[in-house]
Amino acid sequence: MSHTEKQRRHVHVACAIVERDGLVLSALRSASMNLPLKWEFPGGKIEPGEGREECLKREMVEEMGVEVEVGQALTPATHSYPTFDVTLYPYLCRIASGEITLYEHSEVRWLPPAKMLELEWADADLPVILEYQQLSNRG
Ligand SMILES: Nc1nc2c([nH]c(=O)n2[C@H]2C[C@H](O)[C@@H](COP(=O)(O)OP(=O)(O)OP(=O)(O)O)O2)c(=O)[nH]1
Repeated sequence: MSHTEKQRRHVHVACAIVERDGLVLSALRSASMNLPLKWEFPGGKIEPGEGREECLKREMVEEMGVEVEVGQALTPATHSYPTFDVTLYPYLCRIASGEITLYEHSEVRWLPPAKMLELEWADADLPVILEYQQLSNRG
């Protein structure tokens, strides 16, 4: 890369597909966050030296005040936004303890997988949702 090109930021994000009674947890980013008012899976950036599952457990406590059990990994999804690139590492999860309290998001909804695309998701999430819908269809 020449010195005139600017290095694009690439963030690596672990995210939780939290399931309960056949429904999945969808979270609305607040107006003050990056990608405001888009729906997403809770989670966040993996810190240096941190494992993906470790990151997810930490983020779920920080963002929602719940302990999660981390299960199956879905396929990582990379997306280029206008100003940065992101790779999402999605995992099926379930809440092991605690009640959801929103420390960052403005709203959460429990949705049947087939209804998820009625919301306006962050663009990077679309392949993850499609894979998850196929998985949940197979029962
Ligand atoms: N947690 C999460 N982040 C997502 C999803 N889809 C998606 O594009 N992202 C993006 C939004 C953020 O730019 C990044 C996650 O970073 P973050 O939640 O730790 O950080 P942030 O945006 O609140 O804070 P920052 O970039 O201003 O430091 O990944 C998703 O499903 N879940």
